[in-house]
Amino acid sequence: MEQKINEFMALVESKNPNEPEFLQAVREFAETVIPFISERKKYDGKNILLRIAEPERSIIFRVPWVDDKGEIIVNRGFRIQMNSAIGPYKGGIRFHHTVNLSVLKFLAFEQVFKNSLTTLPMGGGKGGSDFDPEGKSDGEIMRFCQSFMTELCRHIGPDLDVPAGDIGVGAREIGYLFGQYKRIRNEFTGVLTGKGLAYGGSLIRPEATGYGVVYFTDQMLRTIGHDIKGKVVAISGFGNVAWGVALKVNELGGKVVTISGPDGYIYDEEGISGEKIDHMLEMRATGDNRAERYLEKYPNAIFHKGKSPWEVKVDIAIPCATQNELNGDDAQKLIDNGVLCVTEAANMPSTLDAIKLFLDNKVLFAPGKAANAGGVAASGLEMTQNSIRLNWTSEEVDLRLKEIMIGIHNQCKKYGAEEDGYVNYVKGANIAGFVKVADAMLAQGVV
Ligand SMILES: NC(=O)C1=CN([C@@H]2O[C@H](COP(=O)(O)OP(=O)(O)OC[C@H]3O[C@@H](n4cnc5c(N)ncnc54)[C@H](OP(=O)(O)O)[C@@H]3O)[C@@H](O)[C@H]2O)C=CC1
Ligand SMILES: N=C(CCC(=O)O)C(=O)O
Repeated sequence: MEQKINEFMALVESKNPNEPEFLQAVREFAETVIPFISERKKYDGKNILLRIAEPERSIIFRVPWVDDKGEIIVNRGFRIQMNSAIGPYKGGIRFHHTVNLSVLKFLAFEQVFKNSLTTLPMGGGKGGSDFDPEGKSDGEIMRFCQSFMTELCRHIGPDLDVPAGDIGVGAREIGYLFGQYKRIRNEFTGVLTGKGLAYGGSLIRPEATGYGVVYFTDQMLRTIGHDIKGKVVAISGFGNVAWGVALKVNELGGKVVTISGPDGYIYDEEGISGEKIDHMLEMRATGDNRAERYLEKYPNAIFHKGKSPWEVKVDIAIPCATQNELNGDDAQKLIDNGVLCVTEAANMPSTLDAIKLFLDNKVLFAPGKAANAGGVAASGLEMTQNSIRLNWTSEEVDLRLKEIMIGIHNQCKKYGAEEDGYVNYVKGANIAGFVKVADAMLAQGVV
């Protein structure tokens, strides 16, 4: 079996050189799904995984715009339309200087199976740009979004490809993107999700990713007789996802004690509420993303310069920032400190070494494609509301979101339960996400 996996990865690597993030995501998936495929005639010998690992379409385009000084800037835009077997492409847009083809292909690949797990009719895609919103004025953000959408609008639509937010793309950016789309295409549709409530957005969508992460974490803890109440939680970043996680952890009686930025992490023994993260988001909006500034308003906290929050003794660790932010050394520190549960809120925040350590030590470990699916699930619910031209209450959306997360958890248990009772959620999520996509691809022929 290892030979089969290595042969497959050698072929994918030969077709996608110098794309480490994409190859990492494919390897993590192949190591669990190739054994599953090999045992089932229905899937074996059909090159389904080879087809899935090849985007249906990769669109790369120029994004020229003018900054406040009148200088012409050129960025690169992307939209990876990975797989539409079970629905229109669906996935976020990321604006960050670290964005490149490899990063967006890994995100689009993960999105295929994440969206499948939600059971909603959504294929997988992802897009973005190497544009860095940090420190840009509102006018510069708007002009960039308008130029980006001037090209992207040729390739998306409510029944074709429905983008949303991700790193660097929040409500403001979605508004500017939507306005330009509507102006050029002269149609008002649910072509984007994460829209404002005034023009077709859904209640709970801003909080949904973080809420869903905590719902999934609570479900995992219940399998070992625990719950969130009284637990101490370390999180990273302080963006939209971290904010939603902090809100729900505090609501369910847990205590968040860390956030982090590019300069280091904050430890706050008194606990970090959603409101405290709100304050940090306001500061970040001014272009200052230093976590240390937390001390200006909350001086009893401690700032650890250049360190990561994974050195803190906690019950639960929830990486909320970005890919590969939690490595093998971080994982070992968490394990040595007795961590009960690690839930990926970010996309692929753990390295393969870290994942192996968590699984080998029987730590409850939830991969992002399962645990952070609440964001895209709420996007799917926004699309439903747009289709029926009705708005649900926040209670109705939250209830549907929680039901979806419990359903994902149950699917992971079905395919990931091991003889000793431990649940390998990586295996469970990958196989559960694969089955629906593979069945649809088989039915639709070699396309
Ligand atoms: N938004 C959504 O609906 C969903 C998002 N996700 C994932 O969650 C994670 C966070 O997204 P979101 O909260 O929306 O994004 P935000 O832009 O709101 O916040 C991102 C946070 O991560 C930090 N960060 C980003 N890139 C890096 C980096 N390269 N190194 C260190 N820190 C970094 C940011 O700090 P800085 O100021 O330095 O950039 C910020 O604190 C991402 O992995 C995203 O893909 C998953 C599911 C849904
Ligand atoms: N950025 C997102 C949300 C995508 C969406 O809501 O379409 C993700 O699932 O990674």
